[in-house]
Amino acid sequence: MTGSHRVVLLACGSFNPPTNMHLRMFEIARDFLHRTTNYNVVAGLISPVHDKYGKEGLVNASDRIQMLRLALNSSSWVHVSEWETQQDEWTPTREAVQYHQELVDSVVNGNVDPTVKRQRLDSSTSWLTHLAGSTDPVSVKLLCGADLLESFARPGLWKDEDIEALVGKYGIVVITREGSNPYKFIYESDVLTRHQKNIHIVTEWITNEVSSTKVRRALRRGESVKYLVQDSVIDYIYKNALYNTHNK
Ligand SMILES: Nc1ncnc2c1ncn2[C@@H]1O[C@H](COP(=O)(O)OP(=O)(O)OP(=O)(O)O)[C@@H](O)[C@H]1O
Ligand SMILES: O=C(O)c1ccc[n+]([C@@H]2O[C@H](COP(=O)([O-])O)[C@@H](O)[C@H]2O)c1
Repeated sequence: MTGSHRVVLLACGSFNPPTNMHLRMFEIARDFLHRTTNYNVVAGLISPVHDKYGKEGLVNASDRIQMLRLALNSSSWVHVSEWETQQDEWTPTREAVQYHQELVDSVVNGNVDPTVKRQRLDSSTSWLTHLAGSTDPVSVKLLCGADLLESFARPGLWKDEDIEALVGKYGIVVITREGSNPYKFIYESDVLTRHQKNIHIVTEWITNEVSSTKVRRALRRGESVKYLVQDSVIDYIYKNALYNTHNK
């Protein structure tokens, strides 16, 4: 692709458990960006949140990572990033995006300070080696559903300067969700309107309201989640008695 700009899509969330929609988000976003922009999406990354995020019912990061690995077996270009889970504390999303941008920069441009580079290249990061073949810049952009974008307005949840950096410096790709209206949401926010060019709204016409909450509920009740979640993930959940499945 000539004149294209390389992009890595990074999705942050609980993935508790990973659903098929989490995987599909990446496909929809990549298709859309290839059709409507000169972005060449070269990799996708899923960054599960730290255990200390403390959300009710959050299973251990090690289990969420295992489930993501199994789910991503069917993807040739989306990978798990364990970095957030390896920190001592929960990491704000802006810092997670910044870390991955610096990681990519260290490989593409070799211009990051040596300590940072050493820490970063320790983890198994096969997807990075693909990027090293060229010095064309790579931007890391946050990939999320419209509910995450709309959570920017929840009082006290996000720092203003982090929102500014996420939309101003990095950019966001937002997948619409039933009941959300990201266009209206952007219109109502001065900062989002100012950086509108950096916010790509991807309309998912084939609406699919699977969520991890609904999957956990179904599992708890002994109901089938087949075709909502990868079979290998379902097997893992039952084998490890996650989400109260041991009662079944
Ligand atoms: N059905 C969906 N459509 C669009 N985006 C989605 C969908 N499900 C999840 N996402 C997005 O995936 C990312 C990670 O999501 P998260 O782990 O919070 O999943 P979730 O299914 O919303 O979880 P929970 O129900 O536990 O809150 C978020 O950006 C979220 O908006
Ligand atoms: O950076 C922040 O200030 C911030 C505030 C709230 C949530 N987040 C991130 O948003 C994601 C939300 O995931 P979830 O499962 O609660 O929908 C998760 O990755 C959090 O780390 C981030």
